Amino acid sequence: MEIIIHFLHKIAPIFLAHGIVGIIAFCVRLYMQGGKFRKQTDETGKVAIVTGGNTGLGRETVMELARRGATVYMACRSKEKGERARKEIVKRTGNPNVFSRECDLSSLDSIRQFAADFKKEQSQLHVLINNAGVFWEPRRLTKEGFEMHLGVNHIGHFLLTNLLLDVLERTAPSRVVVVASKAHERGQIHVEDMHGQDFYDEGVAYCQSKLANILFARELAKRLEGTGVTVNALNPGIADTEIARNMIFFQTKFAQTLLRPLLWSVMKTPRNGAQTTLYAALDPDLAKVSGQYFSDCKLAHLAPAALDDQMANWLWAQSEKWAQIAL
Ligand SMILES: NC(=O)C1=CN([C@@H]2O[C@H](COP(=O)(O)OP(=O)(O)OC[C@H]3O[C@@H](n4cnc5c(N)ncnc54)[C@H](OP(=O)(O)O)[C@@H]3O)[C@@H](O)[C@H]2O)C=CC1
Ligand SMILES: CC1=C(/C=C/C(C)=C/C=C/C(C)=C/C=O)C(C)(C)CCC1
Repeated sequence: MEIIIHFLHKIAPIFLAHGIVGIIAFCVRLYMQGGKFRKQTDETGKVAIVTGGNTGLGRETVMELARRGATVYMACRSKEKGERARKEIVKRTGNPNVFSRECDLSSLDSIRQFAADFKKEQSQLHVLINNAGVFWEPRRLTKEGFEMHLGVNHIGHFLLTNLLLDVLERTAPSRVVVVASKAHERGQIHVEDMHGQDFYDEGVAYCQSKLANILFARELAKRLEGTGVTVNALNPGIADTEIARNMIFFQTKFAQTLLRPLLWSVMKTPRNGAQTTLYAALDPDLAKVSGQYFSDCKLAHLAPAALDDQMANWLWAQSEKWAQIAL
């Protein structure tokens, strides 16, 4: 008996310490999951497109839209990954109106093909969600020679949105949702070297592309005033998705087996990371709100660079040339 009591005395503090750490980690995690979009809406009859819908935040966004009855098109760069995710979403939501289509945002031809095929299948589009994104890419170029972050995150979505504007306007009230990031605060538009030819840094390129996302959203909102099409940008927060896949450090055993569980309490789940996207796409209170930026399901502050209207205008004109749009 004495041995047992002695043993309990030894291990009790260890259990207690672990318990306290566990409770703190759990509370931090609860707090870090951020704002939730809790309103129940019925999206039956609505048509939505989500780029990069096969994984991460995009997949969770498609899942929730499908649960609410919408017809959802997943615009994916990989046919196989898209189809696999689609089958899983249909199975889990019971909504058969989820479609996966090829759309490689690093190829203008692929984007044009996607938009043309979509318009042949659907005459309406209520929500376009520009979600797909690349992060921490080594210097690589898109098919047309654009730096990959700028090309996929901004130029690809710029072209896609412009190609779908006629159907969005016809469907109005409709919405464009741009998944940007708090990383825009560190961004700068490098007017003289947009494609990182003279100087390249993965973080600089990503932040520039996310700033471009917001300048684009604000400029488009201005151009669409009075049409019934709203445009808003958002920061999803840090979520545990595949976004960091290109970081060599991310792939190490140390990061995956030790750091990832340690960071468990401070990162959002993909489902919670998708909440602000769903809020911007679906909240009835935002029906007439346009040109804004949200984080954790509420209005958020933009960095001064994102409020530079002259730069937004310059970027728009430049993007028209890159995307070869004759307007
Ligand atoms: N997770 C986070 O902490 C944060 C994310 N964000 C933003 O959220 C968005 C979603 O990221 P997240 O879900 O985390 O990342 P994931 O890497 O998990 O998902 C990114 C998606 O984009 C797709 N994609 C990448 N390149 C292309 C392309 N050329 N054409 C079409 N689709 C492409 C990917 O396709 P595939 O699977 O085939 O590679 C994938 O479906 C991004 O815009 C990101 O910048 C912003 C702030 C923080
Ligand atoms: C899971 C994991 C990581 C994830 C990082 C993520 C998910 C970063 C995303 C940042 C973005 C995209 C910010 C701004 O837009 C680390 C820290 C690399 C290493 C340990 C394991």
